[in-house]
Amino acid sequence: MKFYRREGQHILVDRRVLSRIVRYAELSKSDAVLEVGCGTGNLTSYLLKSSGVVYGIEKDRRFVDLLKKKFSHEISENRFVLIEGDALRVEWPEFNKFVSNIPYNISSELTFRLLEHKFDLAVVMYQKEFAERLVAREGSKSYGRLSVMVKAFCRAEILEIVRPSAFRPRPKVESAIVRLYPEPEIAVRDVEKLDLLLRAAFSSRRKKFGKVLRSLGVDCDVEGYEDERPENIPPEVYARLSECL
Ligand SMILES: C[S@@+](CC[C@H](N)C(=O)[O-])C[C@H]1O[C@@H](n2cnc3c(N)ncnc32)[C@H](O)[C@@H]1O
Repeated sequence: MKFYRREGQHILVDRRVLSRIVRYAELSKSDAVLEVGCGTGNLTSYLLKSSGVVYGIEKDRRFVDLLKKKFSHEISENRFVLIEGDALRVEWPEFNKFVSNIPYNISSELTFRLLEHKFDLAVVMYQKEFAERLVAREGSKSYGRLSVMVKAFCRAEILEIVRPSAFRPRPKVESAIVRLYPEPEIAVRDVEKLDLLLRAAFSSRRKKFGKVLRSLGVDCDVEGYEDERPENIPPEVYARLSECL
């Protein structure tokens, strides 16, 4: 079968990594797992062994046909529910754990879609650089709008870096397994205002923070960060100052 890189079709074949993903997700038979991008079902097999029900969303018709054959027994028992379509468009079923080796080209949109839902735990394979942006704090070169926005919804940790040799075909980039807990790290009253502030700040990283705020008409105590660059402003300060917008 031909795999399309543009669809992020890199199949995880390293069994040790697959087992660890399941362990990180702390699965039990009472769990309902959502997996986006089931591909050839390698991860799906592991998820089915350890959870009560798996909901899979897959866009590629060829994989959907393959999955229907491979898991016909589990489908007949309603232990595997396969949804054919684009995970950014189809309605998501109710689940309490999200475990996926996702297509990297939709990482950001998919993560924010996930964060709109109620869940207990998520274990997600991302491109390494994206994972670093998710967990970054002020002062780090990976710190940006995504790092702060995500903290308004959850706490993220990188569990391990995964080499290209764990996949077929091999991606050109390294990957990282990230665990997300739905526990906000910063208190935000209005996420849209925070987003507005972050877009203004990180569209001009060389600008001093005081100037960014004045350009938005914010008249607030900037807590001594007037002359700092946006990448040095802590997430908590962005959250507080977004209330002045
Ligand atoms: C990185 S592969 C993961 C395959 C498999 N889960 C594994 O771990 O080996 C990504 C999968 O997502 C599918 N995919 C790509 N874009 C998608 C989308 N928008 N919605 C649902 N599935 C998508 C691809 O067809 C591919 O099967």
